[in-house]
Amino acid sequence: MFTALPDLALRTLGGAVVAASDESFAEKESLIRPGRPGFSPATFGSKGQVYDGWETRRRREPGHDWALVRLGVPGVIRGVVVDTAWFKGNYPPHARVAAASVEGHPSPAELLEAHWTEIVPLSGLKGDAEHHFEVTDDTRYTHVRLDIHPDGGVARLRVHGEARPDLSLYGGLGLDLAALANGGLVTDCSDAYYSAPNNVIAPGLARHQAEGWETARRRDGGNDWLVIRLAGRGIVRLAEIDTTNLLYNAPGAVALTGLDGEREVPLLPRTRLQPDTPHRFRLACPDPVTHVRVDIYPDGGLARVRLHGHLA
Ligand SMILES: NC(=O)NC(NC(N)=O)C(=O)[O-]
Repeated sequence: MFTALPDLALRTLGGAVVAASDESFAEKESLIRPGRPGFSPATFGSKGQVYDGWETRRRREPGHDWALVRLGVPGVIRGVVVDTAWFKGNYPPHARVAAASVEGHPSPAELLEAHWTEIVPLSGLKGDAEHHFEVTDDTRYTHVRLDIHPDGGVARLRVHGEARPDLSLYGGLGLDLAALANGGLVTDCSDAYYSAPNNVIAPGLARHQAEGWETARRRDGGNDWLVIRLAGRGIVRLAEIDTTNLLYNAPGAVALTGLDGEREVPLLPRTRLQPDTPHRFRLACPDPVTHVRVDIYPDGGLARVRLHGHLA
């Protein structure tokens, strides 16, 4: 399921809708906003009904509308979701998605001139529906382009994939080996009942509980855990374990174990946690690892996990 992979276009990961052919009815920035699109019926502003999405005017000349999106982190795209939630009499009947790889800091005009590869062919859309398109292309892309034919409204564009940032910039420097922005990824977890485990390696602070990882209450005597594949094989020197916003459901304790092939390397023994607290622990283990398992006891969740260190 490609939707379990992070949305590389998400605003909170640094994505941006850099240009659009038109946004007369509703702003292009909504395309990459986190969270489910909302709707309040019969809410009319001076431009018409208010929609939580990108909505262009009714075209009176040939052509079609488009929006250009810069991914928050470059990466390999595994699937795209075009969500027309709440757009019923005004959804575009067809859409197409293309992607480009443009290094540096291109302007919208330079992006329009870039070489675009079609990753989702022109496809029929329905109103008020999520359309899932799997992508089989191993190219690392930096931008996507959504074409809608001929016009209308799209609530959200999700671009799920594997982050492939340029880590050569960090040569000789320390970095957060867990960070999604550096290429870290949660590859497995015991439970994600309330919110997704990849949230713990997202940029910035969690504004509320749902922006972290939260599990259901455990009743079997076991404990919850997740595994982070690091940005690369590296030595972790400082762990930040943040329980912010988890007031009555913070785990009682945490332990960290490094994984390197078959080898398990203890990084942090079972250590008490406080609710709603950003904890920092220096780690003494000098061994490089590729993955880190985070065990929480017994359940609850975490707002953020940072694993600062060096690539080996
Ligand atoms: N934002 C709008 O008002 N859009 C449309 N109209 C309604 N009522 O939703 C339309 O496409 O004309």
